[in-house]
Amino acid sequence: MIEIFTTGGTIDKVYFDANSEFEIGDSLIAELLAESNIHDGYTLNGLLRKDSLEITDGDREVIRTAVSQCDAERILITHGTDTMPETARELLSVKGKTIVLFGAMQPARMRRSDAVFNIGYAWAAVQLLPHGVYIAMNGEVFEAGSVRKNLKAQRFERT
Ligand SMILES: NC(=O)C[C@H](N)C(=O)O
Repeated sequence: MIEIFTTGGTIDKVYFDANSEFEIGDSLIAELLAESNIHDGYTLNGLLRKDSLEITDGDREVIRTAVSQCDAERILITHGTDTMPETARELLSVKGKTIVLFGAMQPARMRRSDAVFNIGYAWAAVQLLPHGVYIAMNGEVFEAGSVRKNLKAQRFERT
């Protein structure tokens, strides 16, 4: 059983025309998995609905507690990309689990988004990787603690 925690980020953003802004909407993860005929084998748990630039130390503690207290050994976390490396590092204290964070550079609701690829990649990664904390983005697996987002290139890289 895979436990999926959602925390917000661009992957779940919705465009509100009335105020010309993006906000975090309902998570599309279950729908995206269903499109690939994945209907069970996971539980979905909405933890936060925040752009990751607004995630606080207290929020990271909420995520860490939820991850360490859940029964699952394999955990996926959707997260905004801007501070994904910080949350991944915070989770390094959780032992005995395979934890994979992922998100998207463009909202899943947009036609040209990396969301579908990224969820498929993360879904495979969380089942294949040994215990540890990882970021699965732009077709690569990065170990927590040695990864950063390159804002200009809009991709993750090793440090
Ligand atoms: N692509 C993203 O998710 C960026 C967004 N600002 C976030 O970190 O939540």
